[in-house]
Amino acid sequence: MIQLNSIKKVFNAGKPNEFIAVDNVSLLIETEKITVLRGPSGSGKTTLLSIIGCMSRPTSGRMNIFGRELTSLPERFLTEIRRKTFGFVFQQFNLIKGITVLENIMLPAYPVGEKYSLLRKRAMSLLDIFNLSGKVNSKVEWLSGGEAQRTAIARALINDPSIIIADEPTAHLDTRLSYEFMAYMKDLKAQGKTIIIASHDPIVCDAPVIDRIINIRDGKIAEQWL
Ligand SMILES: Nc1ncnc2c1ncn2[C@@H]1O[C@H](COP(=O)(O)OP(=O)(O)OP(=O)(O)O)[C@@H](O)[C@H]1O
Repeated sequence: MIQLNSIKKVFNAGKPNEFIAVDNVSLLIETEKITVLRGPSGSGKTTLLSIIGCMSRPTSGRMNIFGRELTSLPERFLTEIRRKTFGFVFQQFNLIKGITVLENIMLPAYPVGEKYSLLRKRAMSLLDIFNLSGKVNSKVEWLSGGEAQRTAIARALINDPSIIIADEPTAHLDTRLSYEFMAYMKDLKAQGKTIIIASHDPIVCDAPVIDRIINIRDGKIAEQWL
């Protein structure tokens, strides 16, 4: 269970351009389900995702993941938790140009300090699952949209995270690839992953595999349903 209690994120606090991006959000997100944060541009989805994924700290409020209170932990613990617990898929996929598909996939695992041969083996099996074996040594700039998408998902899985966070993952995908993305999410849910997606794409929001949609507006939860 991911539990958010009165989470608030204020940018430029105390300045004339002070802005409340997340306003007093309290939420329970169930594990092994797919939850979608839906809201218009600027509603605070990315900010909330980055707090849940321990990439940024809330200005106030508390967050508890798998029974562990995280908001008060020092940065070095948060970094560790972020690496082991979360896999991230970004809107632009954020693949690193100039290095290969294999190197991109292994990248998030380097700080964990695992033996290179074991890591490479795991990366190769992910490449196999995502039908990218033929692209191991290709530079990512030469990948098609679908290959880049699958590389981004494989990279998110390299540390075997229990929670996958995807921020507008279909924003740059055509209809076919967007449905394909949701099919991958369905498989990952079946494997017991918890998936949180920020999106306003109907292909994501109307997918039968979605367990819950949380509507966000002006940094607040507008309504939610199962
Ligand atoms: N570092 C920052 N400093 C100041 N304001 C910020 C900062 N980051 C985000 N914001 C503001 O907070 C609001 C919420 O941004 P956020 O990126 O969370 O929205 P979003 O719902 O994800 O939007 P989109 O769908 O366009 O990605 C926006 O108005 C944004 O300009």
